[in-house]
Amino acid sequence: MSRLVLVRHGESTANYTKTFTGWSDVALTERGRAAAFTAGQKLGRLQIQFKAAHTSYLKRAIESENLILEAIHQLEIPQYKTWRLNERHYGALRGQKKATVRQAVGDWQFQQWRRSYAAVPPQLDQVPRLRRYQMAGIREPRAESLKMASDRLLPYWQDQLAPRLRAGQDQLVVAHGSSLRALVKWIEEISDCGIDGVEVLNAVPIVYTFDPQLQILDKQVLS
Ligand SMILES: O=C(O)[C@@H](CO)OP(=O)(O)O
Repeated sequence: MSRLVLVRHGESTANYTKTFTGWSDVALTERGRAAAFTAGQKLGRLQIQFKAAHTSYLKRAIESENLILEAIHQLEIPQYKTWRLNERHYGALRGQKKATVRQAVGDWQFQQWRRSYAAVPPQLDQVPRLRRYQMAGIREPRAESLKMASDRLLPYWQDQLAPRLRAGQDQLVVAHGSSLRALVKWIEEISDCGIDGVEVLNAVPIVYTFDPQLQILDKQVLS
């Protein structure tokens, strides 16, 4: 038996201002920091001894992970960072206010870009060349659908998360709304259409218990 805990970062400054974010590296708000620590305290009641924690290259997730590990007194465990757990890339929508985009394109298109599996948001003309992605040997995408995000995330599940869970090692993943939707879709075998109704809330831990074949024995949402 093993447990996998998924947590979306606490409220970010872009969540607060209702701004499209994706790979923009925005900070947590004070409320977001407090919520991440509280998420850790809730997790603490389950007394899970994590063998490793995994997060993205984005500071809102990294900082949330640190706060959770601090709350459960497990800062000493290995912490792995990967671009594969980054948020789905919102392309040219990033930095734009959601209400402005919704007004410009209408409810249907707005919701397609946000929650459908296949819709690709408008692409960026140019992408910055950040050291973190150069070191990882990748180019930042110009935009991603949820499917594209899922395609780059699932190798991390196959190579890093699934083998550890099969070996009975409990794992913590702190990531983002849509990168976690992609993971939930895979784990729960949700259809391409069904995923548009799935939301992963800030700082609300989702706790899966698996058997050694990674069949789900239990799912708890610590809201
Ligand atoms: O902007 C984003 O990157 C995401 C997550 O905050 O927003 P949404 O929930 O609209 O997909």
